[in-house]
Amino acid sequence: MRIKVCGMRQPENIAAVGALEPDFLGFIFYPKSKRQVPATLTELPALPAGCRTVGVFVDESTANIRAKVAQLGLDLVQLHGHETPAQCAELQAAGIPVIKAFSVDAAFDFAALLPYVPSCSFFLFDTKGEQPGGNGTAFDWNILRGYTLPVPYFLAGGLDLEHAPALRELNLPGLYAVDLNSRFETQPGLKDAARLAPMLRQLRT
Ligand SMILES: O=C(O)c1ccccc1NCC(=O)[C@H](O)[C@H](O)COP(=O)(O)O
Repeated sequence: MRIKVCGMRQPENIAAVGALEPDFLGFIFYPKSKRQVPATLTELPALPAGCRTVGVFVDESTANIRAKVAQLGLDLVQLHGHETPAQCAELQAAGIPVIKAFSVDAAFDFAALLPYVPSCSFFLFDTKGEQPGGNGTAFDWNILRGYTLPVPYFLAGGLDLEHAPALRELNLPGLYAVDLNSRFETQPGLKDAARLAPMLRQLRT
């Protein structure tokens, strides 16, 4: 199973988690997040070849997103706010693959995603909560059993070591990767490589 570790912000920690060879590492550029990348991080440490970098933005302008992608050499962007299909299309047209995130609850209507289908490489389904992301709680994955859209997605929201056996057994249509964040931290934005290692091992065997 492919794995994204999100909310990286400190160079030694980025290198330590990178050494575990996740498929994606996420960097949050949202001023209200405790995981916001500091302005002092002007370049990323070397990462394993297969590890793609994702910039996470919330209601940011296309110009600012493009500037950050160019500055840090990010591979994809994850849009975690109220971004429109037109903004996703603008970024994709600029050669930046888009992951559009959606907050999910029992009433979520997947038909609302149809306008995003042509302009997104991936979706990300996260738990609806007080914050746009990083709420640390899981949603009922069964809601994804009826997913029929052609866009592959990341599953996010409070994923923890205890979920590993169930995630391994998941056979959901469109599931592309899982996203790990606050449940693997010693403090916001500082990942615990010693807890991530067994999670990655369990998800990959
Ligand atoms: O994590 C944040 O602080 C955050 C804040 C604002 C927008 C997005 C954010 N995180 C993006 C992610 O992809 C998280 O990994 C995802 O929300 C799941 O987080 P968690 O519930 O803590 O596992």
